[in-house]
Amino acid sequence: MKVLVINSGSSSIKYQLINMENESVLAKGLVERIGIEGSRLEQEVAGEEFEIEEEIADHEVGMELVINTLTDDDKGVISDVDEINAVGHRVVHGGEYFDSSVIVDEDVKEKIKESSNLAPLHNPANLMGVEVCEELIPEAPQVVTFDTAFHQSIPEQAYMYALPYEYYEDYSVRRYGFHGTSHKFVAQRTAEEMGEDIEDLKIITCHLGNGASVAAVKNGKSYDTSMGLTPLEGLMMGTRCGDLDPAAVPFIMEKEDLSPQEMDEVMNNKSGFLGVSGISSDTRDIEEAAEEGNERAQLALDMFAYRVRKYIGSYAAAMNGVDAVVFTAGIGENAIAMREDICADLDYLGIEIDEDKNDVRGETQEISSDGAEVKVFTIPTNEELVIARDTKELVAE
Ligand SMILES: Nc1ncnc2c1ncn2[C@@H]1O[C@H](COP(=O)(O)OP(=O)(O)O)[C@@H](O)[C@H]1O
Ligand SMILES: CC(=O)OP(=O)(O)O
Ligand SMILES: [Mg+2]
Repeated sequence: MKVLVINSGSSSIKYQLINMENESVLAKGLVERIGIEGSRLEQEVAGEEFEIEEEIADHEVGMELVINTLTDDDKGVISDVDEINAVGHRVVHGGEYFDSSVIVDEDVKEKIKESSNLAPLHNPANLMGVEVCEELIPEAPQVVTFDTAFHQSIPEQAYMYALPYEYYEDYSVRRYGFHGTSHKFVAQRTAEEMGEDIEDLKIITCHLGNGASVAAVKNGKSYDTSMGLTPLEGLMMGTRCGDLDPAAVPFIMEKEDLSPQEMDEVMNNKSGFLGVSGISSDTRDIEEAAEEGNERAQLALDMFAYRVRKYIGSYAAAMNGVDAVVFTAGIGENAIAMREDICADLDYLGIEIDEDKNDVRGETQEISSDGAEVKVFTIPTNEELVIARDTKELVAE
């Protein structure tokens, strides 16, 4: 059975074609910098890599390019889309509807659409991925896996906002949390690396990508997480502002004469690294500019590290301790200096990283200093594998 997995982030599409008999990856690729200058597709088949540089304006163009590349006579890995037996998709917001993966039907699509205003950078792209596959791979059943599912275990005291209670009852306004598939996967991998039972551990998982969130995973369950009703709360991100005084929102709307939609656009698309630096949403561009002496780029990096550090401290407090901290996703796996900055001044918690061990990108590695009380790891996330397993299971039923 061959499963195609589509993982659309806000600026990327990651995909894998997996042979589920032995979970071997037949092809693996990444469309990155969607809508940003320098967009490209990178694909690896049997250890051989190639790149297509093209203007990829949006996720629809990206999805079509993925399917054309997989079936390409030269570069592809299958001769026809019929060889794909099922497709699994990441969907970011499941609202209160879904606490596990499901097979796609009209009702599921309708509910994904309904939750779109709560994940405006993601759900529309996720749904479009489903629709492109319906058209181009019509025979394959499709499954969706939700970012929100793992966080359903968060206790009430952590998921409620201190607003009038009716807003929860009437509109389901509460913390949902995102990147759940990734937080769950890396927490499990951390326990394996430590040779411990996850039930006995307090783990802080830092998923730092274009979208970024931190989770407190206590005894194998999500206990709290930094994203909220939408993927806007919490850390500063590529183009998202993260935490701010809610009173700043109506204040700015009044000053700038902005509608709710326009303000939403400012906070989701024009803030974060991009807004503070005025340069780019991509940490690589910001690091380069900071090295050349750009002060706002340096400020953006400092703000990001500081905020991650504050969340680590607060989740250690929330769980009454921490056994391990793990870094994952684009920034977490690759930005060496950023991991060092985040972990600076956390020694009071027993968190100290080793400069030599930390000199690593995209690999599973323990990076804490010898003898440090808290183990720190970098672990590449693999949302695709989790989605493929769920897809196989549901399609087989
Ligand atoms: N080598 C690198 N060094 C620093 N940052 C990197 C590196 N590679 C990727 N990144 C950062 O990771 C981000 C993408 O992370 P990713 O987890 O793929 O995000 P998403 O899934 O939200 O699209 C990029 O925007 C960039 O900021
Ligand atoms: C939920 C979210 O922010 O996802 P991503 O990091 O893929 O943008
Ligand atoms: Mg992602």
